Amino acid sequence: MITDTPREKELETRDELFLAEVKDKRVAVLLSGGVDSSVVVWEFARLGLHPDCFYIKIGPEEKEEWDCSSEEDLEMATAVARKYGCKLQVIDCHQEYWNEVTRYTMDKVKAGFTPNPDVMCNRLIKFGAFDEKMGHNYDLIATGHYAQTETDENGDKWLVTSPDPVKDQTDFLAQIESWQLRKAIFPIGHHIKNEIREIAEEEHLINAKRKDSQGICFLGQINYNDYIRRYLGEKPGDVIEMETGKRIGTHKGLWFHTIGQRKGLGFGGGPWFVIKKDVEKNILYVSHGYDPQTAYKKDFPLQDFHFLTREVAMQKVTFKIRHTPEYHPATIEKLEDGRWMIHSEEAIHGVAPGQFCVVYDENHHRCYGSGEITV
Ligand SMILES: Nc1ncnc2c1ncn2[C@@H]1O[C@H](COP(=O)(O)OP(=O)(O)OP(=O)(O)O)[C@@H](O)[C@H]1O
Repeated sequence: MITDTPREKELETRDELFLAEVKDKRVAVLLSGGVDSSVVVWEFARLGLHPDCFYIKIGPEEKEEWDCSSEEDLEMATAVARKYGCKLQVIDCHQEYWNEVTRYTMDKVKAGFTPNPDVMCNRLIKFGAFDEKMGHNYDLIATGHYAQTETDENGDKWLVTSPDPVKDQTDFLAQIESWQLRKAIFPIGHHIKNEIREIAEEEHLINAKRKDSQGICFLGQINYNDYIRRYLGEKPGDVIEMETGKRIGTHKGLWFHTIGQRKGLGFGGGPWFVIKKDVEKNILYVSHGYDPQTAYKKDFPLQDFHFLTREVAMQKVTFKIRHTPEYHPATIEKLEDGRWMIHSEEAIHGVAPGQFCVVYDENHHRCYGSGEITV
């Protein structure tokens, strides 16, 4: 007798839930040409569904060499949509990206903060500008993010982490509006990356062997420093050793550096860590050593905390300040001025103002939301 493995049973139950969620709904799939969103289309097609697919176009300002990877993406997306009998349309969000995400990024870096364009791209573009242009015609917007959702007994929808700790992307979704979360579905979020690759290979998807996209979404091959240099240029200033006040070199612009940074500083006699930026005086402060205490923090405040579903009385939580697999345990306290204070159990390296601190429940299951680290 053939019996299903627990994983197979789990996937069957998941299929039933998925079908119930999408049945009779108008679904738009955001298809990037990458393997994850291609498998999203397969998830629908194998259940006999053929949703409309959309490729969002966000090229650089002028036609130049930056553009080649997006042409390839569009070709792949076209081939995948065709394979599964879905329509594919290109939606141009170029202007919105450069107006909104780029403006946010440049404003933050100019003020000495460490922004996260990927986080804002989800809110402003994939679930924002796209919704205004096309998504409003649909009940649900499906993406290939590694994230899940669950609905509680009150009908509230929560963002839930994915079983693949390395790929989990709930942190990138931690600024989306609650109406955007209600519309979002993540059909591959219960899978680990290897399962997606296996499906893609079995299905002979054109992009099965393609490398994962890296760095800032939509910017393709552009290096982050080039992106910033293009808008803000260079602004050289002194680099000073925090402990001694000694000038040890010159930086090309504070915006090329982030607190906690070690690599790419280019001074001899290292290792050096970026500890502080003085934007007014244009000074970069660094510390020397393999693990300087100045590079760590346990307590730090968050401003403009954004709750994904609804406000929660948070106390014992876990959090992330970077896209890493670890969730740090902490307590969190609401301050009188409306900010929230993180008290981390362990000291955290490279806590930089401007970064989003993403907060989860104690078991890092539900993502509550995120706030911007402030000083
Ligand atoms: N240019 C695009 N057009 C349409 N949807 C996009 C585009 N870029 C990203 N997305 C959507 O956002 C999701 C997450 O994007 P991300 O940049 O993290 O890609 P990824 O993890 O490499 O996934 P994929 O393999 O699908 O590209 C994608 O799975 C896709 O649904």
